[in-house]
Parts: sequence; structure tokens; C-alpha cells
Amino acid sequence: MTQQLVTLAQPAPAPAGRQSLRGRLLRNPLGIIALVYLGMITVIALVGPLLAPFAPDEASLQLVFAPHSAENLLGADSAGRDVFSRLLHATSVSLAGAALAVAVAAVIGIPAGLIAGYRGGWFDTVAAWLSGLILSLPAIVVLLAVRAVVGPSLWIVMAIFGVILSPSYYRVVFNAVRAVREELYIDAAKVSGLTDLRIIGRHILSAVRAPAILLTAGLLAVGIAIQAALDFLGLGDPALPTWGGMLSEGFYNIYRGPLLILWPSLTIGLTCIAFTLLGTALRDELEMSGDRNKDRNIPWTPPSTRPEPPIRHGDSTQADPLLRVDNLSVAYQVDGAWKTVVDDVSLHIASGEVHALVGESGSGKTQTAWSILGLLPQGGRIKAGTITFDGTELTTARSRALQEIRGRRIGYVPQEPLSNLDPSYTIGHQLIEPMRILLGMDRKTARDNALHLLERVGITDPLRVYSAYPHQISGGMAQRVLIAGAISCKPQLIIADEPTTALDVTVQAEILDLLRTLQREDGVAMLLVTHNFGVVADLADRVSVMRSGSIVETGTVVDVFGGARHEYTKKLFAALLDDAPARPAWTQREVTA
Ligand SMILES: Nc1ncnc2c1ncn2[C@@H]1O[C@H](COP(=O)(O)OP(=O)(O)OP(=O)(O)O)[C@@H](O)[C@H]1O
Repeated sequence: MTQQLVTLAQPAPAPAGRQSLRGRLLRNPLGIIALVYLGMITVIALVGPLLAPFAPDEASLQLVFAPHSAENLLGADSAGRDVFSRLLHATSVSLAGAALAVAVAAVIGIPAGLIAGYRGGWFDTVAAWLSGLILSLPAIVVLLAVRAVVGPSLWIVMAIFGVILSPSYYRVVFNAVRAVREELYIDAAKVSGLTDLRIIGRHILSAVRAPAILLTAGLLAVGIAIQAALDFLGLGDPALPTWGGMLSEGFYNIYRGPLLILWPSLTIGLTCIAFTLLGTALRDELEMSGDRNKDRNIPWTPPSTRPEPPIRHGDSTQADPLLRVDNLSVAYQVDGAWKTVVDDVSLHIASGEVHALVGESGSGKTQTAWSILGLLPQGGRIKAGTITFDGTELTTARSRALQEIRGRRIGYVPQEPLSNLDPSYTIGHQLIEPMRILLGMDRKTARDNALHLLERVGITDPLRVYSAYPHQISGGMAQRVLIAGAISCKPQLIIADEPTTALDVTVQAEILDLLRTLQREDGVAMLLVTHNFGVVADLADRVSVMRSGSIVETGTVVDVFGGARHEYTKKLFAALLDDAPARPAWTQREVTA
């Protein structure tokens, strides 16, 4: 999990799952049904008026309430007009009306949300005020007033309805932009010299796209329903054939021509359902929520080249270890196939022992640690092996048993201290909550305990830090707070994932010192994920060296440091103990000169 400060002049590659949204939507049954129906209705809207056998208002007294026939496929209405032709024309008008409302809403709401979310300031204040004002207006009353003023114009009424809908886009886009605005990659893009417009176009719009598409599907359904309702109430334009107008006509003549109400209501209902289904399918695919079920259908097979058994120094099996990880394999689904990132990993940690996992970036250290914590990110699965903690099998444990173990008996110290604290709560609140829930302490005892813990981890002003918010403390302090949190419930095992990487050198030394003291005083076992051999030598009893998802060498620190046998371990040591001068000779000469 090395924090990589990549320049973001180029956008980060999209996750594999996002690359083929259209393809995945076409594999989603709901998506296919909705797309086929909506595709069909759009084609009808475009070419229907050209294919209609009659003009929408062509009336014949002989055909009043005529039943269906070869000439009038769906019969005729109370004025003797061909229902089929009117339905084809109404499809164009109704869809265009809904599309107009949504287009107006998007044109106003999306740019306003982007600017207010990204720039903030007075624009944010004015836009938030206006959006609140529009939302507080009763839409139907406004539309009635508009109709009274401008007369029966479908297009003006739908355009005004678009304005009323625009706060929906504004809020969704504003929230999406706010969520990414403070991200490091946006700062990196600013630093790399991109203009605001380019940053919005390249980095922000991609965060806004998914929620905006979802909202559009929902608003199109709302647009159709509202327009039908206005026409049904007789507030539409009587000169234009619409689904709502036809529905109204069928309703008034329900006894003489019962089928007249069927066709428009069926079309309105199916179209609204199709837009809603499309929205649901899009949400499933964009949020990858369907993956939970899909990945069951793709069988995982171990990679064809199995890892060699690790080189073991001495007997690394313990009679009754606190934590046993045996033959663990972890895989992610990427482009419809399993990618194995941890393969056949076994390690045992005895009570009070510090076991270090070292290896190059991407070798699977963090995935192994997260598997033990049950914190694999979405898409990651334990595909083989067992993880037994103090006799409890964690891979098959029910979530209640896991909750009891995680936090209470296994503590976790993450790599990035500040991003692991919730900015909305004080440090004190975040410290006492687990103690109150997991240990059943009352508020006062938990508070005293939290202050004592803060003092114990070396915070000089515990009272101030207790009532501070995460942004008011430094990275080193935040790491101490997280260590205090990890030990607050007196766990038997602490998993520390590169606990010093994000800190400067002097603070690193202090934090290592602290971990060492706590480990000795409390006799807690520790799984330490690190790249740093210095940290291993300083803290660990045993070490396992990982490469490409598997352990290649394992043993006590003394044995491995004293006589590394695997080529890869030797290379790691060689890289560390390079005899070459610290900087090339020519540079030294230049500096001396
Ligand atoms: N969500 C994911 N989808 C697919 N592969 C992933 C995912 N997360 C991690 N991986 C892959 O898992 C492998 C192991 O990653 P892991 O984070 O465990 O590495 P690491 O050894 O902890 O590295 P570092 O020291 O840089 O933190 C990497 O090849 C990584 O690309």
C-alpha cells in the first residue's frame, strides 16, 4: 500500500470494471430489457410520425369508437381519430417533452453544481440559496400558474418544469464534486499546472458522470409521469397528441371504449418502468454491486505455476500459535477472470511474538494482512486456505463472531494515519466509542481510559488532543492516536501495516520506540507489514519474505539476517548493503568544489 505520489497530468487508468460499462450493461438482464424497450420506443418516436397511416387529428364521424380493424389497428376514439396513428405521434411528443425538461434541468444544474462544488465562495452560497428556494416551491402550483400565464404550451411548461428539476442535478453534482475536490490527485493536477477548466473536464467530470447518468434515467421517468398528469388534468396543449391527453380521453369514455385507456396507460407505465429499470441496472453496474452474485459463477483455479515451498530456517511450526494462516490464496475478479494476488501463504504467530512481513511493493503483504482482518476491498475474495485466530476459524466465521474478534482481540494500526480518522468526530469520541461498545465501559471510565492511553502513547497534551478534530493534529500525533485506539481494548494481536511510512524520520523512530515498549509491556503479538529491514531488525522476532504473492523464505530474524538462502532475500539485502558510494564521485567533486 505504498502511497504513490503520481503526477496526475494523465488521468489514472479506469478500474477494469469500469472499462466496459456498456458491455456489462448488455450482460445485465434488467439492463437488456430496459434498453431493448427504450430503443424500440425511441425508434418509434423518430420514425413513427412518418409511418403513421393517418394524421393525428384526421377525424371521421363514421369511425367514432370504431373497434380495431385492418385499417384502424387499435380502433378509433370518440372523435373518430385513428388511435394507432395518434399513439405514434404522441410517442414523439411525450418523449420530446420529457427530454426537454431533463435537458433544461441538466444544462442549469450540472454546470452550477460543478462550479459551486469546485470553487465554492459566493457562487456556492447563491446557488445553494436558489436551489433551496426552487425546491421549496410546489411544482404543480408553479406549472398551473405558468399555464395560466403563457397558455397551453407543452414546450414552455416542460421547460419550466426543467428549471424546477434542476436542483436535483445541482445537489447530486455538488456532492460528487465536494467528495473529490480535496483528493490528493486533484491537488497533484493543480500543481502540475492544469487549468481549473481542464481539471474539471479531466478529473472531476468522471466522478460526476455516474450519479448524473443515474439521475437522468430517474428524471426522464418523472418527466413522462408529470407531463402525462398535466395532460390528463386537461392542462396540456389540446392541439398536440400526447400519451396523457389520450389517457384523459380514454378515461372520459371508459364505458363506451374501454380499450382507449389501455394503450396510453400501457405505454406510459412501461416507459416509466423501463427508465427505472435502466437506472437500477446502471447503478448495479456502476457500483459493481451485482458482482457479489456474479463472481460465484466464475470458478477460481490456482495459478498454473504454483509457488515453490518457502525456505524455512529451523522449525517454523509452533504447537499452539495465536494466529495460524495456512495455504491462504486471495484473488480479485478482473475482466471476468480471477487474478490471484496471494498464493499459498502460510504463517504462524505465537502469543507475544512479532512477525514481520517484508517484500517489494505489490508482493501481497497488505492483502495478507487485510485477509486476516476480513477487510479485503470489494472484488477481493479468500479463495483457499484457513485463518485461525485463537481457535476460531475466521474465513467461515459469522459476522458477529468477527466483530467480537476485530477491534476487541485484534487491533489494527493503518499506514495513513490522518485518512483513517473520521473528520466529523473529535479524537476523544473516536477513542471512547469502541471501549463503550466492545468493553461496555460507561462514558466517564472510557474518557479517563482514553486520556490515559493518549498519555501512554506519548501525547504531551492529552486533554487538548482529546477534544481536537483530526485536522487539528499532526500526522505523527494521528499515528499515536491510532496506536492508542488499537491497544484500547487490550488486543492479543496487533496488525500494523507500514505504521511509519507516512511519517518523517524522527517521528518514525519515536513511533517504533512506542510500538516496541507497548509490545514488551503488554506482551501483545504483532504482525508487522513493512518494506524496511531496519524496522524488522528493530522490532521483529520472525520474518517472512514475500515475492509475487507468496512467501519465499521464513525464519527467525537472527537466522534470516544471519544467513539468507533465497536469491530474492539475498538481493533485498544486497540492495540495502550496497558498497557503492552514497552518490557518484563526480557529484561529490562538484559539491566539494
Ligand atoms: N482491487 C484490486 N484489484 C486487483 N488487484 C489488486 C487490487 N488490490 C491490490 N491488488 C493487487 O494485489 C497485489 C498485492 O497488493 P498489496 O497491496 O498486498 O501489495 P503490498 O505488498 O502491500 O505492496 P506495498 O508495499 O506497495 O503496499 C498487487 O499486485 C496489486 O496490484
